[in-house]
Amino acid sequence: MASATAPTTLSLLPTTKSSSGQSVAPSPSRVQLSSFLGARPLRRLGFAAADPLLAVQVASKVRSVSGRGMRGVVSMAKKSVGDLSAEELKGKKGRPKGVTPKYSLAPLVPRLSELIGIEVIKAEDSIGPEVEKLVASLPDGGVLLLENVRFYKEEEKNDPEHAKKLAALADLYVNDAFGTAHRAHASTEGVTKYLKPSVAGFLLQKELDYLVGAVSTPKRPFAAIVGGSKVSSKIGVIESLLEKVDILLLGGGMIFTFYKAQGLSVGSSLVEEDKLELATTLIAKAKAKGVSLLLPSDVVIADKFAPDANSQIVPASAIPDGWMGLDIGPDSIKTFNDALDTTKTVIWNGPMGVFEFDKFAVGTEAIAKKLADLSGKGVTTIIGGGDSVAAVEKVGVADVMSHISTGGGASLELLEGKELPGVLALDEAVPVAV
Ligand SMILES: Nc1ncnc2c1ncn2[C@@H]1O[C@H](COP(=O)(O)OP(=O)(O)O)[C@@H](O)[C@H]1O
Ligand SMILES: O=C(OP(=O)(O)O)[C@H](O)COP(=O)(O)O
Repeated sequence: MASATAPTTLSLLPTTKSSSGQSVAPSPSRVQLSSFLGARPLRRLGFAAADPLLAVQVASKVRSVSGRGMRGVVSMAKKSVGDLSAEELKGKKGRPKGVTPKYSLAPLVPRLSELIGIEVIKAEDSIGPEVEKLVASLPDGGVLLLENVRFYKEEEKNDPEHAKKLAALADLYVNDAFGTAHRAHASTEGVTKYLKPSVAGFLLQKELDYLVGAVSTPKRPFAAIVGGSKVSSKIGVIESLLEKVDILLLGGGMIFTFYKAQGLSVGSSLVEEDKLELATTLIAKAKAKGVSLLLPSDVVIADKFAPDANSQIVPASAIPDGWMGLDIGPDSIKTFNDALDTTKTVIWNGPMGVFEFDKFAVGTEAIAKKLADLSGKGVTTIIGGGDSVAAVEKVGVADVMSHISTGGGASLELLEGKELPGVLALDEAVPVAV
């Protein structure tokens, strides 16, 4: 049900510059939105998943689905990434079971109105007669934010009848919800069957430019920094990145599984006993591929898992019994920094230590600062979602990075080489090997 005035064909986006001005390899898996926007008056119509979803009316109506919190909304409305802090977004996403007031999107309205400069109207529901009335009376340039679509169980089930009801509210579909693009839900995948055209928004496009484009054809040397708690949750990413990177730096809780696999004592550090063999295989794979795999040479250890634990710095080979490694040490930071100095592209996923405790945040913060420094020197810096984003925001250097992903799970799946159903469902989207 595309409007009569909307273009009937879509062109692949010939992006060579990101919105931050840096050159990135274009990702071929999304279509151009700007061809719809042109100079026509916009009416914006939104519905929401766990995050607010914004729909844009063009001539008749375009629906935009915004990603994690309002970055996407602002990206959509102003064609640039907004700066709403993680703090302001807290609690806005969720996995509600039925109508759950604490997951209502109502609290977003004042800030959303301020950010896009339009008084946003909020619907009490995401489908139904009341919403239809509001849609019908929405003026050009108006914005209607629908209630959290996850209040309906049919959303996550990708129920076709439910998707039809959502689709009936608009004529075109713009998905800018990268954070939920790995979910085949009614508002991400289902609606695309009933709304033509269905295209990628600016935020989604930028995510793909970096997480697919810049990673598949990187400026070299290309380094990946992978941290976080467990190797088990990052196996896919590490294996996939080993095919592409020149340097792989490992930190976080996962390193102790690697140490133990190499015969070192790790005290009471986090270890996944069933992944020791895997760690050995990954080390061998890196060697076979000529990837320089660096494990921290020293660690900060603690006598308990607590912010006020006693701590000391020891070589990775000298962790005493009863102590646990909670951060990378100063020698490791130096070695990592030296390696990063040689790079042209860096992707980072997962903290170097328990950065939630100030005492053990030094390694993670040092990496954040280093990447900020490199960004200023023209290195392409990509921060995968999740805790690494929180760390970068904590240090206050988020603005200078080339790209900060708005999706934790979605960015991991993309980096693992998986196809995202929310992207594949879009017109002219084609599978892209990462
Ligand atoms: N040495 C460590 N021991 C235990 N937990 C760690 C260690 N280093 C990092 N972590 C924890 O890992 C968590 C993040 O892991 P993960 O969820 O895998 O990363 P991300 O969210 O970036 O994908 C953080 O809560 C952090 O405290
Ligand atoms: O915030 C989100 O993802 P993230 O926590 O992986 O960044 C999305 O809303 C996806 O949430 P879901 O994992 O409940 O589908």
